[in-house]
Amino acid sequence: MAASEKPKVAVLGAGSWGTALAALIARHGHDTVLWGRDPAVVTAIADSHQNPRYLPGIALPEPLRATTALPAALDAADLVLVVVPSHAFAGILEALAPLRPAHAGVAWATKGFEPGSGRFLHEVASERLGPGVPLAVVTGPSFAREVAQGLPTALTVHSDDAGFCQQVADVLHGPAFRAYTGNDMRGAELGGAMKNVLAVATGVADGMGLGLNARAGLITRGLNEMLRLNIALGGRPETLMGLAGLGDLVLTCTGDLSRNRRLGLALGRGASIEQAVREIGQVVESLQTADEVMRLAGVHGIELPIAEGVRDVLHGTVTPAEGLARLMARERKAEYPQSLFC
Ligand SMILES: NC(=O)C1=CN([C@@H]2O[C@H](COP(=O)(O)OP(=O)(O)OC[C@H]3O[C@@H](n4cnc5c(N)ncnc54)[C@H](OP(=O)(O)O)[C@@H]3O)[C@@H](O)[C@H]2O)C=CC1
Ligand SMILES: O=C(CO)COP(=O)(O)O
Repeated sequence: MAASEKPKVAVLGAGSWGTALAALIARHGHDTVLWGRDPAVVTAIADSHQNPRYLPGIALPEPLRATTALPAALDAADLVLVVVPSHAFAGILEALAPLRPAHAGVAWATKGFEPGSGRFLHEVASERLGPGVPLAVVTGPSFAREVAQGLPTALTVHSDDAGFCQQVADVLHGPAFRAYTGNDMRGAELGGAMKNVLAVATGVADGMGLGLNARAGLITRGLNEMLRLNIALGGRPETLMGLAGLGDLVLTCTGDLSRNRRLGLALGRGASIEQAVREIGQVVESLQTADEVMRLAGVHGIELPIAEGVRDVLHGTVTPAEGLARLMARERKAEYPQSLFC
């Protein structure tokens, strides 16, 4: 690629977020190809510039290409952006590893941990790709539908490789999209994963009609849980006070476009998990992430009462009303028993 040329981008995952990001990048003038596994979705994107399954009614840019062939998607790519759900992340990394052009770095916009192990996705990526491959995580408050509609959005890109971080941010940054940068992959990934669990908690509270005070209390004490786990895992507190933490927490806990919040709303109103998940019809990351957050909390000996309540409600071992009673019965204590910032 000549220095003056725009990087060619391969986006892997043609769900709502992969499609929205591919459309954004194509609108910025990059040669962009979107890989998806469903031929019907790929054909609709290629032929009618729409993704009727995941972003109905939104016109996608005509130059955006789509394919079901992974080798074709990765051919001559300068940058790879993975946007599949966390349960599919390791498999996609495995598949792309032998096909990746040697100079192409790999970023992802997936939010979650590796299901079953609780490993960070950057740990999975570096294991599957081997040493020396530039890696970055893209995260922050961003509903796919709004990005696809061109509404203003701010996100953050974190990487240990400053040059790759800038490259990813350059590709995303544009007239309606601000891309910030940072170098705390742990904090950024933890924030994006854990806010999904906390969004279920506020959804449940709102579904039960507990009021606005309860919602604000849950968001704030949820942020406290994020900060405590983040410190134990080696992330930096300021990362969680920014777009990757507080920003995404507020969006997902209050915005009804959130699938995790909608799951909580349905449970709080008395629906069964099966019914709620079926009606949402898209990925709901908290179903995996709640277990992994509690696994990590156990390993590090940290109490996370809200996340624990969500985990137990999702497993059906407590009802929303019992979960609320458990939280309200907790011992009174100092808001910050010790400073989180030193
Ligand atoms: N939507 C949003 O607003 C945002 C989402 N994210 C994150 O992005 C990630 C992707 O979510 P999102 O796009 O919203 O999810 P969607 O439910 O909209 O789409 C999921 C996509 O992943 C595909 N997929 C599922 N399993 C596999 C697999 N094993 N191999 C390959 N592809 C697979 C699905 O294909 P198929 O249709 O064939 O099942 C579908 O294209 C999640 O981690 C989410 O938290 C982050 C920020 C915003
Ligand atoms: O991550 C998101 C917004 O930043 C999307 O949230 P949901 O997965 O809950 O829809």
